[in-house]
Amino acid sequence: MTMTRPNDPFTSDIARFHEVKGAKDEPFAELTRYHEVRGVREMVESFRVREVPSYYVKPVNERRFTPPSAAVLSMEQQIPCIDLEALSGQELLSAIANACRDWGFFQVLNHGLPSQLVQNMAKQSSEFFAQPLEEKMKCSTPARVSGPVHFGGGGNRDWRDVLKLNCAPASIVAKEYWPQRPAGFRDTMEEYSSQQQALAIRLLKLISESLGLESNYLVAACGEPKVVMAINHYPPCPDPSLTMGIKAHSDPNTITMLLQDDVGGLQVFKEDRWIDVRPLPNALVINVGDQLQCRVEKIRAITGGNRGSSSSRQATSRAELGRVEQWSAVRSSNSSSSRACTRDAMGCKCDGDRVEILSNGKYSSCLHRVVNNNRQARTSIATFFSPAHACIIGPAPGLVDEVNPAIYPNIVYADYIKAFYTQALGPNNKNGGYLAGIELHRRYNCYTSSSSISS
Ligand SMILES: O=C(O)CCC(=O)C(=O)O
Ligand SMILES: [Fe+2]
Repeated sequence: MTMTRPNDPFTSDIARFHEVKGAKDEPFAELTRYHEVRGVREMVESFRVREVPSYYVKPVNERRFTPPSAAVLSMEQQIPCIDLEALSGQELLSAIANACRDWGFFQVLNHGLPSQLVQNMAKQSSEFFAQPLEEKMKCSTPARVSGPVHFGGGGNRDWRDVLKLNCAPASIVAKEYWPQRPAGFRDTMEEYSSQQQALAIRLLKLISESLGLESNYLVAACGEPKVVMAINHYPPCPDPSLTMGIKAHSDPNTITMLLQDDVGGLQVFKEDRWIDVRPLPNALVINVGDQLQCRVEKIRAITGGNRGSSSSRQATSRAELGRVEQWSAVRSSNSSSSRACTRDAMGCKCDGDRVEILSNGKYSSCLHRVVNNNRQARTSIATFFSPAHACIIGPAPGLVDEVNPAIYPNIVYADYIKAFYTQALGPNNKNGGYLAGIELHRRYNCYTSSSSISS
């Protein structure tokens, strides 16, 4: 097991905790608790951290500059930017269709959110994280991560703090725990969240139409949606080459809307390149969520199964074959080393196979990550719009015919999310780890990726 280095700021804390609890075999257990409860910013400030504690050092293949996960950084390419006022009718639908199909990511301008509201939201969000720990911890609820409000360090030992708030449906919202400071923040968040929900619905209608579906199709398919807001805060990091703000992932939900400040750090993966999503004034970043990425068809095509037979679906790459072989290894082995290997291959390196199931493979979600910097803190506000957990998600019947058979099975969204998060805990997770993913495979014959976000 990895040990803390002697100069880790946590070493004395750890020694003390061990004396008290005799937990000598779990050097990271208390660090995990510290990270979850207090977060990165508190650690950096109270221990005057000048180098990255080993707890936050990413495995080499997940670091920013390590191929293949680093691949080539592209300075020239940019995700599409769509002006919702300048375009209309078929022109707007085509722009949305191209962006969702080719990128899974785009920025929108003239999205209709009042600029004063957006500015207040951005300003008060960074002010929230600059407050003393006691103030931030008022937003902790007993159930922490699964609760309606959560403040703490981000998952996966990422160099990130987060304030997560359930925003809908009303039954999972606890406004009494929403921050009261800075002054006015609670009201701002309430207004911002309802404006974001309206925008999500507007975008889902446009996306439905761009698929040739009835305007309300995707909204109705999500049932009573679950909406979660995650305010991410990335403190400056002494050595960003060793850490990640958020490790590579794709979002598991339907659609995500992100407000980022002008610092930068978000990158999307396309054709073997990590591309910076450059902050644009007054823009929101939109990304298509996984909505499920069941690869049953490709697995069957590769392994000789016969359901679905379009030649394009059978044209699988060597890389995909490798992943399926690794997946088979997961199913046939309980050793943690083979699980770790599989997680890396499926969770961090694969591109081009993240497909939203409702669109029956027409639109793709996209791997993205956030890199840290050593100059200034970055704050971003993500709104995740998800189907109701009880929803059964499957390819839209309007997109399925003899030429385009359904390429994904129907699945209960709650099952997907459960597997998604238990997988995200990693190979050392004692509460199930990849077993949940295997269970999903057994029940639905599909697999999922791992990730790090709250939704
Ligand atoms: O902070 C960002 O730019 C992205 C955050 C993100 O990907 C997430 O919360 O899922
Ligand atoms: Fe994300």
